[in-house]
Amino acid sequence: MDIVFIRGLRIETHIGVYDWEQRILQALHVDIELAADAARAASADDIALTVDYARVAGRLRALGDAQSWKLVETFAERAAETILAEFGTPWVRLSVTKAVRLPQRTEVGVVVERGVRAA
Ligand SMILES: Nc1nc2c(c(=O)[nH]1)N=C([C@H](O)[C@@H](O)CO)CN2
Repeated sequence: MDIVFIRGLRIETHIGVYDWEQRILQALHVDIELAADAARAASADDIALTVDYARVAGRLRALGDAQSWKLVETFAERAAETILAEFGTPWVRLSVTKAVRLPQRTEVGVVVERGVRAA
């Protein structure tokens, strides 16, 4: 199985469990790995035969614009569902990182893996 990846995608969205967080935009950093057939795409040198990472990035930015979330888990779950449903890949792993004060600046987040990963 080959992997197409995106690392450090910045997505601004309304996210957080507190009321004040729902009134501001916060940045999430998203890392994505998804299954794709790199050999098939490479043999024809054709983007139509793989997953276009620019389209994935645009779709996740649109998801961030479209609604607000309380939990990073919820954003990660919806993002994984969207990738599986819309990009023809059987497997995705997503890491969503948010910077918070605990009380020092700290990175927190979640990793979800969805779908079936081929051997
Ligand atoms: N497992 C989680 N824990 C917490 C979340 C979250 O999304 N998932 N969110 C918060 C607050 O929004 C926090 O980030 C504000 O600083 C607390 N715990």
